[in-house]
Amino acid sequence: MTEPVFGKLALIGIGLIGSSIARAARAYGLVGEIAISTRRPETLARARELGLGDLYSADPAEAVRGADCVIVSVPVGASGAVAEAIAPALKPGAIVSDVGSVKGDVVKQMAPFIPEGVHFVPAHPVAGTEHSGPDAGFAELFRGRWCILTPVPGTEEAATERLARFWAAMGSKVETMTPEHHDMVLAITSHIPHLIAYNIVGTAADLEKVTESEVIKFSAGGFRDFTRIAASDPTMWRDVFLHNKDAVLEMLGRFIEDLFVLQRAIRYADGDALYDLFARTRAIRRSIIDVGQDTAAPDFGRQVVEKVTAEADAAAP
Ligand SMILES: NC(=O)C1=CN([C@@H]2O[C@H](COP(=O)(O)OP(=O)(O)OC[C@H]3O[C@@H](n4cnc5c(N)ncnc54)[C@H](O)[C@@H]3O)[C@@H](O)[C@H]2O)C=CC1
Ligand SMILES: O=C(O)C(=O)Cc1ccc(O)cc1
Repeated sequence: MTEPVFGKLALIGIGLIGSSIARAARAYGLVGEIAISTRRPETLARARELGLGDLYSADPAEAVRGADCVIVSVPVGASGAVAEAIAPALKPGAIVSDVGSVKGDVVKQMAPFIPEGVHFVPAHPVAGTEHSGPDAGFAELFRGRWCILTPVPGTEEAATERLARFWAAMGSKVETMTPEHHDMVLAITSHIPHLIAYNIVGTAADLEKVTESEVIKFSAGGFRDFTRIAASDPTMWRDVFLHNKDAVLEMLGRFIEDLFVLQRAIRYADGDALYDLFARTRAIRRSIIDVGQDTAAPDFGRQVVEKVTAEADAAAP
């Protein structure tokens, strides 16, 4: 057991991530009490059945009253509305955070509603599964995974440090960066991979003949891995693409250019080009495994973003 980091923790949204926080905070003794609010009465009732908190309310403002830390764990498109609803009830000195997969747009949505004297420290645990809802969470979800904090300029360091301590106590490795940088790194390492998975499964499903039996029959191959990712929550991922539009379109442009290069190599039987790429990507996978996947994946993303930024700078007049 670690020392409690917060007296009262309020969780708004109690799906995969919110319920994992509730379970971890409880299991590791990180908070005095947990208040839970979520939009749908059935979900709130299920959270109560699972014993995820101490207080339950359909009204998010009631849940956050007196809380030392509030963590908003809803689809990113709903962040602004939640911030507006809880703002009048926030305790001076409280920390308000979130877990959204997008940071720039979430800051834009939430920051205008955060009252003076309340600390806003956005966060993104880079940990999850394709499952959703309060039953899907588990206390160990964040162990050994990155949690990225993107404090806005002027945030008191003590507030960021306190939230970092909370995530570290749940087993996360914590790093701080700007929201813009976060969105570029995650566009290539998480958002585009999900888009590719949704697309390939969609394409295969459209080939009607194949769908009837062969997709299922032969899906032991790489396609099966894509179907896991493509089973991820549709609302959550719709919101990710709508709210990280610029970074995703930038990285998608790069991806499509590189795909055309591969198409050409196949058409003209350029085996060397194919072999060189495949050898390079195999080395990347092996370095990720050697270092430990969670350490290397953001580093790889960072290298890509640095390359893109340097190229854009060089091309600028
Ligand atoms: N699923 C994943 O693997 C990961 C998700 N995230 C982020 O975490 C956030 C939550 O995702 P999950 O927990 O996976 O989703 P989920 O679908 O399991 O849970 C979402 C929760 O938000 C509630 N909700 C939806 N709209 C609401 C509103 N307007 N007001 C109050 N509650 C509302 C739902 O009832 C549900 O309790 C998202 O922003 C997502 O980008 C971050 C890391 C990983
Ligand atoms: O299930 C998977 O493979 C994931 O990639 C989980 C995930 C989804 C969204 C995030 O913002 C972070 C992690």
